[in-house]
Amino acid sequence: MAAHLQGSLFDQTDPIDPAGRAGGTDGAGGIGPGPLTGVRRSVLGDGAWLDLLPGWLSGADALFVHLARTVPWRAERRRMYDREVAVPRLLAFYGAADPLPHPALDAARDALSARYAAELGEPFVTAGLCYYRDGRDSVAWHGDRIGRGSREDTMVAIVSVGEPRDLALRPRGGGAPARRVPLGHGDLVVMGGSCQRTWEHAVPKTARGAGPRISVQFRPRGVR
Ligand SMILES: O=C(O)CCC(=O)C(=O)O
Ligand SMILES: [Fe+2]
Repeated sequence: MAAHLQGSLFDQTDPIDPAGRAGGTDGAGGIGPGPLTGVRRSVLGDGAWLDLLPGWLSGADALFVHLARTVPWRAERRRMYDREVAVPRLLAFYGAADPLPHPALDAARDALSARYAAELGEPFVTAGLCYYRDGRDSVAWHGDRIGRGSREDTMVAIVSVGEPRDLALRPRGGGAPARRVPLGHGDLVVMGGSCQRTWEHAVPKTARGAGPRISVQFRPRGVR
């Protein structure tokens, strides 16, 4: 599995201990979020914005391997017109009361909740996970509009591990070209302001031989 990740299985900064785990002093095996001080905001327009911090998580490749192996991934099917089709990615969902599959994700969620408390007014509580097995897996254009996303501003914070894939964004009403943000290897992106209402996002399929990627989406209660 994930043979192409072997070369970078552990980040340079993670010493490997004799038991074969990445070392570290944070109690999570050297896997975890760094400071959020380097976050940079891009204003998209129509009240939407995007915060980006490449390489926020250290040990991202080891976290990818852990999540790929231990998360109970579900293959879902959805009705599309008169047919049932396979959802082109694997999924897992952790509600507010569910233990997350790695302590680095608790640390990430808590750090994000602290950082965005004033602007968001509530914590991030759920974690949705997507596993894109290769370039044929994708998510179609959408906003996370269940819950508050269709009528109120909210935030969705995404941590991405594994190989980079583009997160594409376009205004819901058209009129501007789609933007693309490559995400992988521990990168953080936060979609905020009106982003779920006035913009759409997608992870497009790619013909380039893309390796596997896992994204973890942290959302406030009820937002999907
Ligand atoms: O994988 C990603 O980065 C995006 C996933 C997404 O948009 C969603 O699950 O709502
Ligand atoms: Fe989404």
